[in-house]
Amino acid sequence: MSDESRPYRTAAVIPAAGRGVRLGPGAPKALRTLNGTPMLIHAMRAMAASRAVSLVVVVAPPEGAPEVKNLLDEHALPQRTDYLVVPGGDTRQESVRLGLDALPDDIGVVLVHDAARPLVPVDTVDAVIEAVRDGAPAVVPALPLADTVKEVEPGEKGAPEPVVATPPRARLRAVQTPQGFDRDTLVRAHETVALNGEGATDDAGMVEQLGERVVVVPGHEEAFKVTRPLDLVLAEAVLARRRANDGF
Ligand SMILES: Nc1ccn([C@@H]2O[C@H](COP(=O)(O)OP(=O)(O)OP(=O)(O)O)[C@@H](O)[C@H]2O)c(=O)n1
Ligand SMILES: C[C@](O)(CO)[C@H](O)COP(=O)(O)O
Repeated sequence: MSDESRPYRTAAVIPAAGRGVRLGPGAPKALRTLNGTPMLIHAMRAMAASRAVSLVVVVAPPEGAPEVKNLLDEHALPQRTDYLVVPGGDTRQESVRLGLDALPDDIGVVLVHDAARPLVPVDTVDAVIEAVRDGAPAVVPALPLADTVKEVEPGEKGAPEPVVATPPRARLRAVQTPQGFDRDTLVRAHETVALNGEGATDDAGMVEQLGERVVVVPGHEEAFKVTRPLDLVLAEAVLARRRANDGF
């Protein structure tokens, strides 16, 4: 982003079209509540808390876009933040691509943020945006690992799996969102991956496949992904601590 003539506005795309199978039966995960408020609203507020973010594109469950639009109309964001709702796809990757397709021309920096990471602090969001604005085409917040990691030869479910390797833990990072991108780079990555069929479990992984530079900035413990039922308990505890610290 060293070319001053390029568009500079920042948008956040929030893929929120997943079912939340690992969380168990119930509403789509993004619509489940934490302290009475849908997870998606927490995630939107986390993006809108950054003064740099002027647009949020929510990628809703395909059949639930009107319901999500109503929900967002009921929950105020800061006045400086616009939002759009678009229907999602069958995979996270497809949902993100549909969100990118909806961006107006004047967006130069794009964040991609899981609705399932509702509690990311604004300092993490701002650190990602700053690193993109400083010239990195792709930026990922991440944390060192607490556990040792083994690479295995996957076998039958429940059967012992042979260990293939133990990667050096000091070089590994657990990757979070929001991930930040120069818009053109991310669009090119999604187009290329759609053509060659090689998917990736995160957007930065697609940029890596282009051979472009991806950098890591410090993530945050509270940016964890709500994936399994225990994560809901942790998220409620984090919110309770924030309420206690805020004195209400
Ligand atoms: N077709 C999909 C699948 C996932 N997501 C979004 O991608 C994020 C990360 O995905 P994950 O946590 O795996 O959510 P789910 O796919 O809902 O979870 P599960 O795999 O347990 O069903 C979530 O915000 C989810 O809503 C999406 O927008 N479209
Ligand atoms: C994008 C992501 O949150 C980075 O850790 C993660 O890869 C999403 O994985 P999921 O299995 O789709 O939740």
